[in-house]
Amino acid sequence: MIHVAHLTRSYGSLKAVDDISFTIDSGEIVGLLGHNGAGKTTVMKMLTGFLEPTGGTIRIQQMDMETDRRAIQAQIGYLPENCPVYPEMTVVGYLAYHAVLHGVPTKKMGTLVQETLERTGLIDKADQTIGTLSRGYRQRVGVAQAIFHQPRILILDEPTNGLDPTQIQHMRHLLRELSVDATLIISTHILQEVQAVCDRVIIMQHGRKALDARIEELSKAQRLLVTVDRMEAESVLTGLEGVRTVEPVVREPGRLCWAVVGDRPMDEMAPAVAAAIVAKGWPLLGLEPESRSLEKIFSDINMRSGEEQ
Ligand SMILES: Nc1ncnc2c1ncn2[C@@H]1O[C@H](COP(=O)(O)OP(=O)(O)OP(=O)(O)O)[C@@H](O)[C@H]1O
Repeated sequence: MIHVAHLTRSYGSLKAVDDISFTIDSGEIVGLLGHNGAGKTTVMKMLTGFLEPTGGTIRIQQMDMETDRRAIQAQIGYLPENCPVYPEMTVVGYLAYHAVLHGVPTKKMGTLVQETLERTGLIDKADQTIGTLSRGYRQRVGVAQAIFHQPRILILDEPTNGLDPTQIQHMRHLLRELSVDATLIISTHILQEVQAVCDRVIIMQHGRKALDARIEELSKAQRLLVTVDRMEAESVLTGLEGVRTVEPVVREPGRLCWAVVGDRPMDEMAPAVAAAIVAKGWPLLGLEPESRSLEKIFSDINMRSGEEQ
């Protein structure tokens, strides 16, 4: 379990991360999504104990980052952005080097390195010099160094950055496999990445948390779209029991449509909305639940702050 409360990090006068809180349960795959500069890498560096927060707390597996940094780091695998792998080393040599750095006992080293090469599909490349590998395979080496000490938590900064479509497919497959044994936090600015791999998304914007939701919840309907060509419809809809907000939305040019958000489920609200419109004698031209894609939600969040993807 990862528990982050009021996490803040400033660089001079810039608040790169601004009062962020979240909890991540074991086994979750969470996508940290945001534009360049949103604060994703800064959060990840703090979660891995490589960067001091300016404020707030991080608790991982019941331990506090401030007092138990080393013990926490032993449970975390980290793939930094543009993972620095040594080009002159062979794949197997690089992993053995990491094994030594992590204090893996010599008698366990061979088995662990072999297992890691198998899991990351690197067996055939074991004796190849890293500098001669394709970018996709180099990225796998980065993942291999992150997972070989069998961490319970994996933090991966832009794991598919710079990969071609086939390599991206391979990496996604690998990430899903890794999630069987570990909690995954994946930073990305690619929406499709989150949809393809994650079961939850945290959207960051200007250092703040703009959204935290499960992917399956996002695809469920959240608003009821009511097409009625009457300005007065807004106050009628607002007056209905259980309705929280009513706002105009543009769907078809020249048609008035209202997005209704209520406290009750859509299938309970829809008949009341229809009855109210019909009682007024107005033509009800449309009544449907709206399901917003992650792409639409992301663009709505950015529109609200005057930013576009
Ligand atoms: N060492 C630093 N010194 C000063 N400012 C920094 C430093 N590191 C990051 N920043 C700034 O903090 C903000 C957040 O940066 P961060 O790298 O966390 O964003 P990000 O969401 O990971 O972006 P990207 O997707 O481009 O990697 C940016 O405005 C960045 O310029």
